[in-house]
Amino acid sequence: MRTCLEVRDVTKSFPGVIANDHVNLVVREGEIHAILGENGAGKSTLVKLIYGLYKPDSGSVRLYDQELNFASPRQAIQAGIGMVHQHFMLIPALTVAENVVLGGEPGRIHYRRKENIELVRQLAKQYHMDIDPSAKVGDLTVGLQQRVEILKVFYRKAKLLILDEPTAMLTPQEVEELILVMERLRSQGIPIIFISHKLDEVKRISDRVTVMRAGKTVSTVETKSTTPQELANAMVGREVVLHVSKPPQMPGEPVLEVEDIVVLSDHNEKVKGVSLQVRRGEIFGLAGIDGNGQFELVEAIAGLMPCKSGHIRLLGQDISSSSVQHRTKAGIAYIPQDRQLDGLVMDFELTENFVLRDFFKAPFARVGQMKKGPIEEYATRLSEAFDVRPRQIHALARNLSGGNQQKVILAREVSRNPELLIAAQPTRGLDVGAIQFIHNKLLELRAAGKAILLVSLELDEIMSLSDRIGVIYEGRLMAILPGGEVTREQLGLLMTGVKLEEEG
Ligand SMILES: Nc1ncnc2c1ncn2[C@@H]1O[C@H](COP(=O)(O)OP(=O)(O)OP(=O)(O)O)[C@@H](O)[C@H]1O
Repeated sequence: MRTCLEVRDVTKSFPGVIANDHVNLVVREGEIHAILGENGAGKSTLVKLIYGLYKPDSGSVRLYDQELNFASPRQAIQAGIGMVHQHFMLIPALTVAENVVLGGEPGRIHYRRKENIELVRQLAKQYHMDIDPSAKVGDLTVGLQQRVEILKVFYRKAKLLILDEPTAMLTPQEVEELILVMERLRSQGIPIIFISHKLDEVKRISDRVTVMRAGKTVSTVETKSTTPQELANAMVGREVVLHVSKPPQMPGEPVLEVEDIVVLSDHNEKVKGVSLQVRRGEIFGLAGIDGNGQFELVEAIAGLMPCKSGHIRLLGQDISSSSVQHRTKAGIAYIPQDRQLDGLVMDFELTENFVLRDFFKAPFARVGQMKKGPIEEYATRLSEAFDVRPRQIHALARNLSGGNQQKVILAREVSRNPELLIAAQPTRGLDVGAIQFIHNKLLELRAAGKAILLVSLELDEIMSLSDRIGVIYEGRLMAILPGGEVTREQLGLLMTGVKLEEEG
């Protein structure tokens, strides 16, 4: 097979960090080439270099016979490189067709609406993607928005597609649809670079895998000749345990009691009368397909959304209408699902992000003034304990890799020794080693008699950690089941609104 892309000996440094250290990568025509690596290993930096978002300090990048030396993504696009970022770059108020042609229209004065709709319809047909060109992007699911991003790339005649963690935000059904799209692109000879932390996905769809560790490319192998366990070990550089072992434990008194709560969002009832309890020493997992009210429910418990009716009690105290600050003091810690929007102040240093909830009190402040020494000491301790890389407590949160940003939030919330930890998607975007670490932290809290409400779109995570599992569908709890006994199929049915007894 012909070589499409060749990255040779590329190095890229940021202050205090060598993000890519003499990196080599060869991508062949018509292959799906996965890039695996721990959080902060340099994967995003590498694809950003290929896409012209960064300039390498040294080394070369070739696309077919052309030496690339981009000053901007515009040049990369013109050369035939397309990239779909983790966070989409679409304009919600515009239609699919308008978004696809945006920035790539020939220099006409008038936008040709009908012509463009037809053009995008043909393009979607050519790549076997089912999408309505005249739909408004803001009304589409995440999976369909991603399809618009991919179409946009092919409207610009890409010869190589880069997908940076494309499945992180998708539901299992949407992942299946994306895999179909990727397989069809491959059959048309289009090479795809695919970054993922999910070893089973990498194993299933990629042809070859390149593993990165600490800024270096350590190996490239044929996917079929390796196992997920071998890949995990290569990434981390040590043996990784892929399964959680959860010791048996008797739960104690209820810490959180939710009674018949109704939550409105945009005048619609998103949570329609949910009741549940989370007890001491228990992990309660909330399973559901994204958009079924699980995140509104946890925001209501954390105090970020008001309840229209119902009660929330923490250790017997009614907190239904308490402020976030009061709930925090009462012992609630919260890991929000969107780390950049709700979890961190991106332009603050790590020191500030670590004390975001406690900066006004001792030992971090005295007589209204923040104390640098204790804050730095605390930040250093947390960075080490949670293996935040690089160990630069004065780095801005925005300059950390996605997984390391997530570790900062986890460190802050878990270290507050809460009575109740609400963990919404706590391991999204984390590498296998970090997931193992976080799962152990949740189990430590459980062993210490804390209550944990875990919300995750990953069924494996819910099933391996939870003592009890609640399934939410269209804002209602379908069932609460014992964690060890329920099967994936049963959960799948409940998540789509099918009651189990109707099945039997
Ligand atoms: N703009 C930047 N300024 C400073 N440091 C940066 C910048 N971008 C990345 N880095 C650093 O470079 C290293 C590699 O980051 P990169 O985002 O490439 O990792 P990654 O493998 O994609 O990680 P993840 O899986 O967590 O997304 C990290 O140490 C990160 O903190």
